[in-house]
Amino acid sequence: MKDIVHTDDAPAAVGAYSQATATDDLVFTAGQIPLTPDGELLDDAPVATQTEQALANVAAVLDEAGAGMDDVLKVTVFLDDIDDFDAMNDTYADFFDEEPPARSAVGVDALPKGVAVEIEAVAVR
Ligand SMILES: C=C(N)C(=O)O
Repeated sequence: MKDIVHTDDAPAAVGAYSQATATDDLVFTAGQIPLTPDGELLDDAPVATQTEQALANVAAVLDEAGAGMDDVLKVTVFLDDIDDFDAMNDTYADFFDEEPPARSAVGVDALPKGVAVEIEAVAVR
C-alpha cells in the first residue's frame, strides 16, 4: 500500500511530486527546499537559515505521516556549494543531537529555485 502524505504545515510541491509517500512502516519525504509553508522562498537567506527551513519542512511532513525526527533512518543533503558544508552541518546538528541518522551530503551543480540546500529523509513510523 502506498500512502500520499500532504500537510499545509509544509510548502506545497514545486513540481510533479508529493511531499512524502509512505508504506505502513516507512516514510520517504521529497527533497525539501527552503520554502516556507506560505510559499516564501528563502533563496537569499544564509545557509543556516535555509537548512533550518528545509529541516522544519521535513519535520512537518514526517509529523503528518505519524513520524518524528527521532524516527529518521537516513538523510540526504544536497548542497549547491559544498563549501557550505560546515554552515549546514552546524544547523543540522541542532535537529539531530542524539543518535543522528545515517546521512549523505553531496555537492551538486544546481538546485531547484536557485536554493542552496535541499534535504530529504527516510523514516520509520
Ligand atoms: C524540490 C523537489 N523535491 C523537486 O523538485 O523534486
